[in-house]
Amino acid sequence: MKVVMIGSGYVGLTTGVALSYIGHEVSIIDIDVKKIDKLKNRIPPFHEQGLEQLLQETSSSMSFYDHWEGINLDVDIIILAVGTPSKSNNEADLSYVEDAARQIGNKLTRNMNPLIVNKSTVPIGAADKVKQIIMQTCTAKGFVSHIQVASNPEFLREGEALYDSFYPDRIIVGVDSDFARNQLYSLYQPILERTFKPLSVLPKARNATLPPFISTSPNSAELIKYAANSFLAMKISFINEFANLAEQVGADITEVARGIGLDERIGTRFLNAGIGWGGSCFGKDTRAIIQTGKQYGSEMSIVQTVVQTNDKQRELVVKKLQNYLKVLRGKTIGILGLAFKPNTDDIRDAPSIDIIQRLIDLGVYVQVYDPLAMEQCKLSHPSLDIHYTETAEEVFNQAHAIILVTEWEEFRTLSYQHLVQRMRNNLVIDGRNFLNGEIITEYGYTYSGIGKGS
Ligand SMILES: NC(=O)c1ccc[n+]([C@@H]2O[C@H](COP(=O)([O-])OP(=O)(O)OC[C@H]3O[C@@H](n4cnc5c(N)ncnc54)[C@H](O)[C@@H]3O)[C@@H](O)[C@H]2O)c1
Ligand SMILES: O=c1ccn([C@@H]2O[C@H](COP(=O)(O)OP(=O)(O)O[C@H]3O[C@H](CO)[C@@H](O)[C@H](O)[C@H]3O)[C@@H](O)[C@H]2O)c(=O)[nH]1
Repeated sequence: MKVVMIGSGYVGLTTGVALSYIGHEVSIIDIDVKKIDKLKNRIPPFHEQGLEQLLQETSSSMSFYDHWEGINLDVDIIILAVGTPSKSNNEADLSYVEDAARQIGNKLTRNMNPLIVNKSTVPIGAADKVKQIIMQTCTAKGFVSHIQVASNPEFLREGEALYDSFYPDRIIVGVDSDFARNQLYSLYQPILERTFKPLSVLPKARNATLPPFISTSPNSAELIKYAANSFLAMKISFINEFANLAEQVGADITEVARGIGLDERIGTRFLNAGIGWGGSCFGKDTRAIIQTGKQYGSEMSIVQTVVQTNDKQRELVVKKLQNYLKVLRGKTIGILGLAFKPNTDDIRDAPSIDIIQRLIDLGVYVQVYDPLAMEQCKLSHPSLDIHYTETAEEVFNQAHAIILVTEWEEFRTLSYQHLVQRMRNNLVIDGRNFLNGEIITEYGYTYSGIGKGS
């Protein structure tokens, strides 16, 4: 099939590369000229496992455009994967989706009939809105468009975006017709039936079960996305709330999480207590669905609590520091990790930024190391008054405490027994329960995890 992807971000690019790998001819358009320049040279604009290799492998079936004039919309499917960030009132900002819809309308001619597929996370009714914009733009040009718009929410995780694109748990399509459903089945057929050539750059499928293809109404599909993210965020806020209690009552939250997670109805995943969830999606999507609830007089009180619990969780490590060190002004604190989670350079809504800002406000000298996200941090937070170190080890120099914020694998194997000698005080706050507290204590540190009261 011929496919146009609008947006070359985490979703658009990884999905585009995957579709190209399974045999489609994919054109990607993005208004970010720098991104497209890189992509034309097969350089990934962000870090994602396997992306660089796959960009090379798919070079004959992928093309990139930085302006709408050059792109041909006489294709089978056009996918929208533009951003839907939070507006100042926490609603989802649909302006990028609407602009893209207008641009599609401007370029369509009478004889073109691609299926429009919305992959961006959007509030309920956005598929209808996109359809309305395209039809109005066509009408203004003098013809009636019979365009159809489907919703196809995306569930990939950053850091594992390509794996998730090839081995999704399910594919949800919100459609109004058999035509739309069949087009989307054909688009994903090699993934649904797992008939594509296995990829050397990705781990093997962790599950032998093929992904189900679920077709729903567009409104249900749009709501599924918000419900999924809210539920996952809820699991984390839930375990964090219990972690804080565990610390008070002398229990260990990792034991509690395992104990409840082995009940299949609960499940072991997404029960890692820590400094709270971050990233480009959970925060904006939970806040957006709370706003949608308000518009319908349907209060999303559980989701509201999930967000509040998470906001408090980000302050927890600073409180811990105050408990141990008392006055923070004039102290040096080392931060291990900036990315909102490992294996990505993304720092959108990363807990690290809130924690660092709070420390700076309290008069702390902050030194930071992250294997991938430092450049991104310098670009998006140029005024953040911190010292970036060249190695993880330097973060320990003269530090009164270390906070482990992101569980990068390389932080597990640092030479902790030697690094303690570089510090002025021996405190390690493990914001991800990532290190072995017993061993760290044997090396002479004071170790504090999250929810480790026993
Ligand atoms: N990042 C994720 O892990 C993830 C996962 C699932 C769903 N989503 C959702 O997918 C959507 C995209 O997320 P993302 O993280 O890929 O965003 P992103 O910000 O990384 O990428 C969006 C891209 O769209 C481009 N763009 C904006 N307007 C355009 C236009 N009119 N024409 C062409 N390009 C345009 C931007 O320049 C940008 O490169 C969001 O709605 C998000 O909530 C994201
Ligand atoms: O047990 C856990 C699991 C995750 N996290 C944190 O939760 C955040 C989000 O993690 P994750 O969900 O792995 O990353 P994302 O890439 O943001 O993916 C989420 O958001 C995407 C965008 O909507 C969805 O597509 C994915 O399904 C959904 O998992 C990160 O800060 C993690 O550190 C925890 O604190 N404890």
